[in-house]
Amino acid sequence: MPILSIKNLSIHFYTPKGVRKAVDRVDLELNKGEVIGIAGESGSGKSTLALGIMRLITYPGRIVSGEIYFNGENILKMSEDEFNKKIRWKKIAMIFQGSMNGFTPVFKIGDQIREVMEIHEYNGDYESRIKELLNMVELDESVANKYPHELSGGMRQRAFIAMALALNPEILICDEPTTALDVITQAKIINLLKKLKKELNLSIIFITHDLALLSEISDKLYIMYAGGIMERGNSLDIYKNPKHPYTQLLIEAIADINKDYIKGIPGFMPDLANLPSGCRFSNRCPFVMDICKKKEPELKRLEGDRYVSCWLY
Ligand SMILES: Nc1ncnc2c1ncn2[C@@H]1O[C@H](COP(=O)(O)OP(=O)(O)OP(=O)(O)O)[C@@H](O)[C@H]1O
Repeated sequence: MPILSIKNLSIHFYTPKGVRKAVDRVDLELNKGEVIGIAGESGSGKSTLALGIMRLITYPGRIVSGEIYFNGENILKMSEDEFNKKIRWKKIAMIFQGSMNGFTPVFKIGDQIREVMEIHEYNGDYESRIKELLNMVELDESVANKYPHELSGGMRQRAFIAMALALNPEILICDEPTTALDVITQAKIINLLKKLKKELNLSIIFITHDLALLSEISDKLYIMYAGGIMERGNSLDIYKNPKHPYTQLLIEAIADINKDYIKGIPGFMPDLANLPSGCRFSNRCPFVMDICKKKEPELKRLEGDRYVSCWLY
């Protein structure tokens, strides 16, 4: 049984300009000790999906349908109180975009980690746990007595990872955890997450628009576009042999960065409040056919664990 299983999840934002389908009928499975990468352009719904799993969608957004099972139990059926006591931070923790800047500047790192432990009723010795956490993320124990501004960006991100792990969660959701960091520091954070995955048998959902980065860490890949999953499967298989035209273009874009120029994907993502009636990628797809504009393709299984939503297959 997967540790996390999402079925037919839809999250909509009710805006004056219409209902934006930020997450549209998404299925996902995460197994124990596995890293899933979710990739897609900005605005494709990745963060909304992550916030949905943490039950942190706020007005004007709403989870309109679907189920999210943690170890077989539907967490969307729990009361807010029960979810907070049993799941949030204890079983599923999240590092947000820019979270390394999320420390309060006037409190020491150790005190901020302690506060999270207090709020979530950590059962054990706080001081030794904080030391253990700092060691785990390869920071010196003295960091507990430092203020956030005394640390580099990479160190702050490590400290935030330590805080996310304070209650020993089974799932860590990382939303663009390395975006603001230089490439070398990015690589070090990725190595740290790999180490933690192994040591703690942690399951990780790693969200980024950077496919090159994901190739370093993810076992499985989900390609998201305009709220929907276009392709999913084993990471290496997808890199070697992308099936969906959108995945192919995303992968070509990485190759082009190495050639010193960036080839974007021509065109724009459709308005999420006004998705096309057929395939959501049809207005940008180089292989578009008549049917693509009329009927939405299902996410179909091709072979093994490879699924593609495209009329070419
Ligand atoms: N608070 C909000 N109010 C209205 N619409 C929203 C809100 N938050 C998200 N959306 C809609 O959901 C879409 C998906 O946003 P989301 O942040 O999940 O994308 P993303 O793939 O994580 O992008 P990025 O990589 O830039 O963070 C947005 O394009 C927007 O249409």
